[in-house]
Amino acid sequence: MTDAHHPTPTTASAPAPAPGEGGFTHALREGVRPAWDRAVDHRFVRELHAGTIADDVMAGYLIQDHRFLDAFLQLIGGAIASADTPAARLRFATFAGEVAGDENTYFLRAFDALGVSESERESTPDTPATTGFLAIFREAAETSDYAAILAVLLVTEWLYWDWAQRAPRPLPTSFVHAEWIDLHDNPDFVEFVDFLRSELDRVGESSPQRARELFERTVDLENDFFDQSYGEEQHRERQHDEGQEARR
Ligand SMILES: Cc1ncc(C[n+]2csc(CCO)c2C)c(N)n1
Repeated sequence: MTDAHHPTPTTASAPAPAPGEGGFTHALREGVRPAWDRAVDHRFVRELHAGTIADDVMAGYLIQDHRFLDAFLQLIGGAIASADTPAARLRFATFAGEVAGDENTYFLRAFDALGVSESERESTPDTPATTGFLAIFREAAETSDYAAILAVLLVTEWLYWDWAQRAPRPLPTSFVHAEWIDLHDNPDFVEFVDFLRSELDRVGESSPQRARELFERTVDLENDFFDQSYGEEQHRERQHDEGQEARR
């Protein structure tokens, strides 16, 4: 019998099963469950969802996050170069265009609304988490190992989707908060997370050790990144105080 619901099985072109329980990516996430849950329920996420996050915290977070986009593009470049099918390569190329487009205008509009000047952005040092992300993106890209690159990419997308889809509706009134949630929980984004999961479910067993190790380190970095946004708040407040001192 051959119909849409029961296609003839072939070994050459069997469609990948929908991502779900039992696959490689499911096991990866279960392996880091406590760290994953801590990230998606972080104080930063709860305050963002409630629309109560301090402007200084949001500003410090976005200054760091904007910086990591360049290295992120290198990682996508690594995926474009190492993908083992033309269809996957095309999907990553489209994604690279999206990252270089919409999100960049969000950052600039948000900096404007939060009163973050270009000189403040330039004079703010990288937090250790930002340095860690830049390094792991490069490290993964340089392996030219498709599974390793997918493991890092998947955390940055899947974990962000997971906290964003938990946001209560209606979204907060400030576009700075609402758009940041919506960017990570819209149909295109969900489709991309599913794509990454099916790809890694398909190729993950080829180098499970390296993929698992990179996945774990990236989840830890996501937690550090949220944690250190609150460190940045203190840093910015200090700078403001020093500015006031100087004017007295
Ligand atoms: C620390 C940190 N981790 C993950 C993301 C999510 N993310 C990074 S680049 C990108 C592509 C544009 O959609 C997305 C979704 C983030 N922004 N910041």
